[in-house]
Amino acid sequence: MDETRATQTKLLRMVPFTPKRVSTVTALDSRITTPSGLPSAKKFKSVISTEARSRTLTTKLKPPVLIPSAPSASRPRTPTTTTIRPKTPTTPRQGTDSPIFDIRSEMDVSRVDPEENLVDYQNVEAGDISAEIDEATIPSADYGSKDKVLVSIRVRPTEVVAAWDTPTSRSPAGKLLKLQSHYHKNPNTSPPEFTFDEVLTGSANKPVYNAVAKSHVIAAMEGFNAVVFAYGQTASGKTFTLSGDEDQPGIIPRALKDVFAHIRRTPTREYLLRVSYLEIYNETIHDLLAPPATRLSQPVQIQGSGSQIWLAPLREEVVTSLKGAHAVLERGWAARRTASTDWNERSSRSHSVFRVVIESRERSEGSSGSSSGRQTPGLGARPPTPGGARLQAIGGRSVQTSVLSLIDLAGSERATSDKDRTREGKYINTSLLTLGSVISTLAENAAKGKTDHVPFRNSKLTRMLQPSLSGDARISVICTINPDVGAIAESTSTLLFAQRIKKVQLNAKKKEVVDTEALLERYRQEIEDLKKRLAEREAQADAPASGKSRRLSAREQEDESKAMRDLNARIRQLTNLILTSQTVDENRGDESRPASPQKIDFDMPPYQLQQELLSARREIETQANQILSLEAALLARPAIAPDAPEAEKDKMITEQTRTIRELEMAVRGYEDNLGAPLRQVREDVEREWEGKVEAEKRKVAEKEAWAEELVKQLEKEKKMRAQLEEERRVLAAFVSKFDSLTSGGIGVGPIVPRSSGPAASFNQRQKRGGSALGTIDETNSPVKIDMSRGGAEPSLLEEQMQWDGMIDDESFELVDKTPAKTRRAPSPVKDVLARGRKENLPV
Ligand SMILES: Nc1ncnc2c1ncn2[C@@H]1O[C@H](COP(=O)(O)OP(=O)(O)OP(=O)(O)O)[C@@H](O)[C@H]1O
Repeated sequence: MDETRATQTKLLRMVPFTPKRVSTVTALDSRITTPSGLPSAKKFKSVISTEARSRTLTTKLKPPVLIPSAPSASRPRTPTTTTIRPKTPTTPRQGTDSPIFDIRSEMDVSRVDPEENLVDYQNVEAGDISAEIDEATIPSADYGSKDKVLVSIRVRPTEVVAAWDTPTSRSPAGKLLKLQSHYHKNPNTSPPEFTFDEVLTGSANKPVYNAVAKSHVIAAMEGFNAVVFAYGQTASGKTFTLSGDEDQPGIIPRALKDVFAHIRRTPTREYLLRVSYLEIYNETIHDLLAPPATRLSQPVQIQGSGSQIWLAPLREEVVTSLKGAHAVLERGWAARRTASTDWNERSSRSHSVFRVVIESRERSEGSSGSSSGRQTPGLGARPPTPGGARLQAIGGRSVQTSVLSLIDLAGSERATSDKDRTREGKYINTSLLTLGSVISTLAENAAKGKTDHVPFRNSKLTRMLQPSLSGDARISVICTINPDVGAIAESTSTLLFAQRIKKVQLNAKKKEVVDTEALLERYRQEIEDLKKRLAEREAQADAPASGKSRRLSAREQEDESKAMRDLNARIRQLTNLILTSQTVDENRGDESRPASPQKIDFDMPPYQLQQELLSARREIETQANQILSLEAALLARPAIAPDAPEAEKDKMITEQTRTIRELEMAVRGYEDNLGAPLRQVREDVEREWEGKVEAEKRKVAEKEAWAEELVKQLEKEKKMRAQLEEERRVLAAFVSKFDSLTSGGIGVGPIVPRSSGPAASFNQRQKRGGSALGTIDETNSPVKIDMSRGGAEPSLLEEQMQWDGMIDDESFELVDKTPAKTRRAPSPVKDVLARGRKENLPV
């Protein structure tokens, strides 16, 4: 392999995707139909035992479950989530059978900076990791170091008479499996008899895990590649063995538990774990952890050749807790394709591969993993981190990288009436046949020292397994069989496969490499740098006190403390990603991680709030610039000449992929660290102010109503004033008329008002102040005006009319100088007026 390809290999394999918080099963592919949660009326054709049947009825549609914690009286068993496993689509899938893979057009979602996505290591429950590895259950035969495949048979329980003699319940584990003689058709030969490493019966998954997988999991933790796969006829118990159910967790959840338990009991090393989950469906590889849309549109490709193969694009999620690993497992499991077949209500229609990449390294003296004492959370300044989560050797401390692959193969099956199932069955059978012939050739080559061509490339499954089957890994195969009489042919075929694979020669070695691209060392170095910077800042902050430096302004102090908060946050972030026995222990049940996004404290003084906003804005600008420059770099990429050598193309593709990855990291950081928090802050602010605005609106409405009422009252008052003014005017006219009468204008002598008469009283009031009726004070509320008076007493206007009548009345008793003929008839008012004058009544 040339150098470029080697670099490409490294780059493509090393970068994981690390989710921020993986906790729930995401939306499933819309093209996958979800089965009903109720048990189907459809019956199995194969007969299963009462034990298996009851299990089938109670746990049929349940996903694989989290391995139960170590039993404890105080801790109730966590109920299983009821995620429903999707069925295989009934319509034929298009465009995935022979995908055209163009890496240039791909955004490899697996290439995202893990630091951006701390997972919930602190959610590890005590029970999850408290289980120590029980040394007694590790097989004494040291299978891990054997150069042969570990082959075990698991015989599913049955209700009917079994055709095979299996180890009895008194000695459940044995090595021999023999067809009962009366089922053997050829009288000239003795009934077939098979010997394997283990023959297991019953429904308990723990002994199966201990016997077939535990040693391989430990081998993987110690640096060996390890593969455990289940092979067998449909409905024989492969998925039950690998995944298990609520009562009987299978190999995968048990293996994950042992991985974390191993880390906990190995204080001398530090680890970085990444998991991926994929399926091979109809000869197309799908990333079960990718979002549904990309899962279908971007099938995973096998790249490289020989023992140097890698998969891309494939999400590898960094996990720092058992819980996080389980969440990823469940997510992938939910996306798997299953369907109801004639033999199995939830038959796996694909081969599924759950992989854990384990990187580990001796711990150095200083790498205690603890961050600075300051605990103030804050947004960390995150420089782009090219490359992915990968351990790196430093100072002679080499890094072990190993992969644990746990594979649930689809079951070989007979013809079925369903068209889609037939098509799937064809692909399944073809790939299993290829696996069979690959194993046969390998076994033969090993037995006879030959180097015959091995048809690895004939199926995706064998191509993917090529490095492992070529001796690169420790392999454990569990072949599951249905012991029913009706399944003798399939069981025999499975057992023959098992016999062949036993002969395959392995030569797995620990991989200790000095990997300059590894991330762990960058993390460590960055942590050291950050700590140094923090110490410098702290020293500077203390300096003014000693008088060596000028005193910082309030604004500078604010900036300074923010910078220190950021440094601390980054140190903690990086430290938490590296797993050690100490951190796994320390972080148990720790819920102290601040929730993102940051909550703004609105009670802060405005100046401080302004500072927060300014620094957030600065950060946004920095990230926006970063995105822009990466985009520019992407646009400015040189074109690849069509006739350029492959190596050159590969190199450019790798570079472009790296740029895209960095761009994605920046965008993701922008979104995760600024977009979402800022949105949250906006929501908080909006919520906070919504109430206040509502209260203000209510106040305004009340004031408006009050003002309206006031205007109405003023109008009324105005009218009253006009009316009173008119009355005053009339009265004045009357008085002047009266005066003119008394002054002889109508032929009588002058009328001199008495000092106490109405005219005198009017004059007095006039003199006192403007209106004869007194001043109407505008500050007086209109409501205070006594309106009742007007209705009860005659108005001044009415009075005037009376007065007019009276004055015009010729009977008015005056010193009459006019001729008698001009006099009018006597008026009744005369008396009143005379009396008024007499009594000096006010007008
Ligand atoms: N050892 C066992 N004890 C109890 N029940 C079992 C056992 N093996 C299998 N079963 C039950 O039999 C049914 C079929 O098993 P499973 O789905 O694991 O088969 P499979 O080999 O994975 O089938 P396929 O290849 O079609 O996916 C399930 O309901 C399972 O719970």
